[in-house]
Amino acid sequence: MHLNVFTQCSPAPQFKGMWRVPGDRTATGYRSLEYWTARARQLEAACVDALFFADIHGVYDVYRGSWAPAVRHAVQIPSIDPALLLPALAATTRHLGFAVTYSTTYHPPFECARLFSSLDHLTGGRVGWNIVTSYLRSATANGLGDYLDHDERYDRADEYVRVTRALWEESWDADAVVRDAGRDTFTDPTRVHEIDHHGRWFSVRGPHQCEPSPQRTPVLYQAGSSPRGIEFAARHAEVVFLTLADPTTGAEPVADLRATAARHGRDPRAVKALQGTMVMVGRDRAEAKARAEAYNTLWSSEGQLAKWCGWMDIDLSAFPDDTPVDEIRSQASHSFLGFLRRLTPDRTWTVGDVKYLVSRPRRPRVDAPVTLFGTPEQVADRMEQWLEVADVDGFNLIPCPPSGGVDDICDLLIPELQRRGLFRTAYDPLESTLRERYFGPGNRTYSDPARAGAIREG
Ligand SMILES: Cc1cc2nc3c(=O)[nH]c(=O)nc-3n(C[C@H](O)[C@H](O)[C@H](O)COP(=O)(O)O)c2cc1C
Repeated sequence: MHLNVFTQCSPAPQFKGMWRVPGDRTATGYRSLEYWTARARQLEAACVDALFFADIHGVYDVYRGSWAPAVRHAVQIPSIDPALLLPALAATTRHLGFAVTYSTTYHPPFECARLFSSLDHLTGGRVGWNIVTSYLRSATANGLGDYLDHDERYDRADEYVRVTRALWEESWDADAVVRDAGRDTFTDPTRVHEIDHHGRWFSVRGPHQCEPSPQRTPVLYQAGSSPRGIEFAARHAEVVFLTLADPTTGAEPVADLRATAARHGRDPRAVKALQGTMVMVGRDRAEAKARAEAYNTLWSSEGQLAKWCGWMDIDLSAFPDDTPVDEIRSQASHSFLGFLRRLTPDRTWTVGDVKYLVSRPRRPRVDAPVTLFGTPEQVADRMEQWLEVADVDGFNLIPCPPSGGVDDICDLLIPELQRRGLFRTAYDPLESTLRERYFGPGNRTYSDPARAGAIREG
């Protein structure tokens, strides 16, 4: 099974209020190199596949039409840029991979290509790009371009990925760099090519500014599971970050993702599905329950509301509680409403229901949606169920609380998975890049027979 640990360079990456857990180190550590290098070494000792960094642009200002609740409760603000950490984390580890979120909506593709080639060189081929189209309207207030509608953002992202892949894969021949002092030639210019891209969104001539890195194209991750998001993932992604409710209802979306990949001529198993899920583990039932209850007293309802309203671009405070949420048009993330629909397909979710669901603390239950909770044995049982019933390839574990939760994953959960033979006890020395960890030794570069030679044509 594949295991990533999810984080963000901010005080309380996912569960609002958790920065207040006594002794948790993320609240101040998120901006310290010492904290992140220790974290990376800890995850490598536990043989984790990769550390996954979420990242956003803009501020959550939808709830009550103000960013004050988000700022007060540290809703992904303050935050620093995760890409800058990678060289330091790579220098302190040898095997751990790193996935960095980078938005196709707010950066030019030429810069993206150069950044990820640089990171791939500096990490020795251990980098992945989590491709997101983003959702916060507020980012556009900072000179980052115009707000595009949901599907248009994906149209732009399709072209964006074609441009970056052309820069990574077509611009420099493998033997372009000759370093021939006798001929006074560092690079043979006949083996470097312009990509000459002219599309609806971008005009990029090239050539790419970096020589080929170990993986050329970083491992392509994707997050966003509306029908348009799945279409995008099935076309481009190698690893997909899903947030499914439970193994039984999760089986259909995973099968749908694989079937859509097959329709695009891809091997359905070449798309790895990772279930993103909160993890809270205790040594025994009493400890797990006591932890959950203690954390619940620190839960920030207002912070949760600020986050969800930003995700949905719907100000839940502005509608009567009996308004069906389906009737409110939104251009932000459709994944979260889709998640609610799958949770209870026959129910009409109202504004009041969503407010209640997102703002109340989570009940400690072994079978709660999007949650892995309990003793290491209970959590491992549930993970096995996910693998068998939903056919996921692994997990993007979201630790709760942010630092203590990582300790529990490494010290309690992973040893139990290893005892069951479900998770590696050492990295395979033949896998030198992140892509090889997913697709086996020798698979260093993006390989997609159905699309070979068709990067620019799309
Ligand atoms: C599980 C998940 C994680 C996401 N992580 C990020 C992120 O870190 N940064 C970001 O800007 N957008 C993130 N997104 C937003 C998506 O990239 C996408 O723009 C948004 O969800 C709208 O697409 P959808 O309707 O297909 O979900 C995430 C979405 C999902 C579902």
